[in-house]
Amino acid sequence: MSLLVAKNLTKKFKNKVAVNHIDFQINAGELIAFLGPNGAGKSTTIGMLVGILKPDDGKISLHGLSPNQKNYHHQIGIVFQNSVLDDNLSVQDNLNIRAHLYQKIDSSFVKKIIKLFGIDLILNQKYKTLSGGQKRRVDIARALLHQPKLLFLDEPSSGLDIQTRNKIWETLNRLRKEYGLTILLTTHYLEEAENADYVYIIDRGEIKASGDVQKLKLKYTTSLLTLWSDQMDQLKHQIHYKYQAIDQHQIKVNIDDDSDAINLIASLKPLIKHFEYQHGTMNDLFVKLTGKGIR
Ligand SMILES: Nc1ncnc2c1ncn2[C@@H]1O[C@H](COP(=O)(O)OP(=O)(O)OP(=O)(O)O)[C@@H](O)[C@H]1O
Repeated sequence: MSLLVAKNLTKKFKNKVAVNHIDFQINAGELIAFLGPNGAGKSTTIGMLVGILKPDDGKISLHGLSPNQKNYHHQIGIVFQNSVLDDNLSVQDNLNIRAHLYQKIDSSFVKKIIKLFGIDLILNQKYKTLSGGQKRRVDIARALLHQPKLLFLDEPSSGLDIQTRNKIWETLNRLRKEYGLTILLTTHYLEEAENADYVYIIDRGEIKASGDVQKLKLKYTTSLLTLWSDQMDQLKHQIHYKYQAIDQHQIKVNIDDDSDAINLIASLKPLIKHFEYQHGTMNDLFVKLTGKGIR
């Protein structure tokens, strides 16, 4: 079921078209990723979705509500790239100020969020004294206090180490499971987009492709089957795919489909000593669609 629908969304800054007539939808409970390089238009899109930027054209609807309606804002939580919390206040005070903006706050849910994000031990610490990972956990917890349906995360992982990233995702995935939280994230991190249910690949303000990550990879990338053999001449003779001979014992074969790989290995079994199979990566996909790597 679609939670948010955006149609023909467009934003210009003077003559620069930052977001160019894009359409997308976010289904309830899904993790959606907007993947794109610097300047692709990801933050501008989020800005319009959270109501801080006015689109030049297009329409946004969250269950029939638009971003200029108060009820829209009760249903969303936002974590911006740069924190908006008060450096000189404690974590607790920052959370209280936010909570007071809402008429109804479920205090048992707030307690749960504080516990889940592991910030119960730093509640009295000033925000500015926290580490990068602690700050990010507090930012996300603050955005969730009113139990929104949809959480926007604009580059939530930039600058965080892998352990902190994993810990944050563990908690977010738990909330998705227990409360059906829907998440839209923008990211440069290919691994992060890889975990999404649905990905929009954005470049120069346009959606270059969208879909299920695995299906996109299958459609736009080729996998690589590396074979090692002592009978290379015979082996080459039997391969009808594009290949590259690495040395006299090793060959790399381009394969479109897993079942082709299985059939090829089965038919060449007596000639193969060893093999390795690698699927196309998100980076291959990105290069294919935009002509450049993501990083
Ligand atoms: N306030 C603004 N005034 C003028 N141009 C802007 C403004 N905000 C964004 N832009 C331009 O719009 C384009 C899209 O920028 P945006 O910040 O949305 O990209 P992004 O995909 O979020 O990039 P990043 O990953 O670096 O955050 C860029 O060319 C940027 O320079």
